[in-house]
Amino acid sequence: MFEDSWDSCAVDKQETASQSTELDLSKATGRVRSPLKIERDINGNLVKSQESEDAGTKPDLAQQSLLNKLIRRTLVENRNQVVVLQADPTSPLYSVKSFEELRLKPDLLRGVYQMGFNRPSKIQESALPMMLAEPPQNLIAQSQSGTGKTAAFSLAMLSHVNPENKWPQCLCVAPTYELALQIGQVIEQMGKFCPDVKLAYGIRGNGLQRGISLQEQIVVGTPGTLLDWTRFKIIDPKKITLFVLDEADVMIATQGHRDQSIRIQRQLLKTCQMLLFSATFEDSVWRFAEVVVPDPNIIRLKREEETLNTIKQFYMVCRNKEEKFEAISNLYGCLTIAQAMIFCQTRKIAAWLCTALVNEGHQVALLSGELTVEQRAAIINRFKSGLEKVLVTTNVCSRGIDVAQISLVVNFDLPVDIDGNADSETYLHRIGRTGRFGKRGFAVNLVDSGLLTIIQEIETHFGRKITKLDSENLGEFEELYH
Ligand SMILES: Nc1ncnc2c1ncn2[C@@H]1O[C@H](COP(=O)(O)OP(=O)(O)OP(=O)(O)O)[C@@H](O)[C@H]1O
Repeated sequence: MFEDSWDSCAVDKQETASQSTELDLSKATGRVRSPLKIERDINGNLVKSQESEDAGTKPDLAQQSLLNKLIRRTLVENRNQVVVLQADPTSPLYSVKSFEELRLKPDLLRGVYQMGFNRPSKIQESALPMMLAEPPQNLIAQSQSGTGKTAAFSLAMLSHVNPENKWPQCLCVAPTYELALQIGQVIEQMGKFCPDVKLAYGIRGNGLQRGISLQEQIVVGTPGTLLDWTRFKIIDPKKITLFVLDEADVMIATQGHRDQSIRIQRQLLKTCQMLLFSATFEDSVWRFAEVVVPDPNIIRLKREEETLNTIKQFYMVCRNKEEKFEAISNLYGCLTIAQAMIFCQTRKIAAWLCTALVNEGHQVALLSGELTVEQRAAIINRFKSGLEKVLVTTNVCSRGIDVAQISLVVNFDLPVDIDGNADSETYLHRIGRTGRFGKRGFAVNLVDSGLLTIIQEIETHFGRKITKLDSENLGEFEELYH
């Protein structure tokens, strides 16, 4: 059933020549299109654009070619990147200690090494001793996207449980079905050599009868289901000794989740250890964290540390959605070198873009809120396993997705709040889908000409430059990248 609905979207399954072709986009997409003519004013802003048979493709092709080159180079460099960064004290991946020195149990060490982790990251090195301390300590922790927070608290849960006790001892709350599944998969991988530790998923559709107590020691789920499970005595909250709240910033952005999380937390004993993780800490997140986590240790970043150096950010000015579509179409070759995510502000735009790209002969997957959770999970799995290379999505189910191969994030629309101001937190989450664990990545923002102030707001918020991607300063980009 799901496959059917997918197939209507992914019309063209042909291998795109663009993966090996740098310049000729008409060949890459398998059809000849009339090029877009673009003229710019002295500041490089678009002043005119029209269909023309004879000229005008150069800027787009040059941009595409440059990004293409940079992404390819990046993929080669990424192979050694983690080792280099883990030896650089300024990197969030740096650590002084080894996993052995963090005193993980031998079975967990085996799991960690089998996952290919050689050394802990900064957040793992600093948070794990606090999370494993006796007597237990509470923790509120912030670290950049993709720097190993999930791995850190998964290790803490696996270290914490007593496998002989056949009841839930660790409760982990995540804001979405997809994230709960993803966290569970990490726990399963890491805990591979701890056969007596069992995991249950407290997510919609995982129906359990009232009064039947769980025997699994670790439960990961979403706030609504977990709250029901405590009410129906499927979980005894008084026996929970470690409570983890992941992606707190995303949690409180979802209606009802904040209150449900607090209602779960209030049923726990005062002695229960509380951990809260977030990539951003706006005042509202901070107030929530203080309610949920009493007397905490705190690990926090400075604002300018929140964005990763490894993600290069660009923007292009477009006059309307058709021009944005044209830009994406021209960038398609770059999108498919590795994998890419394209973020749209609404489901309607995401659906429009997906259809337009498919009509153009491109293969893309669409992930948006109206799909069932099972359909969403299936699409994410296809994307994670590389069966889909380009994912068009909205904000709704995209945060926290961990796919190492994403080299490019495109903001088809810049994220804005209901007042039309820049939504910097969402921006950070979106671009954090690339540049995972030291890999280099690119973010390209397609900016409506009337919304240039939003880009400036985001630049000011994080204190980072977002460079205009323009045919006139292509040389600068190459230098910039070194
Ligand atoms: N010590 C390590 N060595 C190598 N790879 C690691 C290490 N820790 C985590 N990773 C990998 O890095 C990627 C990102 O880690 P993780 O998902 O834990 O980050 P995160 O901080 O939770 O991200 P987000 O903020 O987006 O939720 C994952 O693919 C994970 O397997």
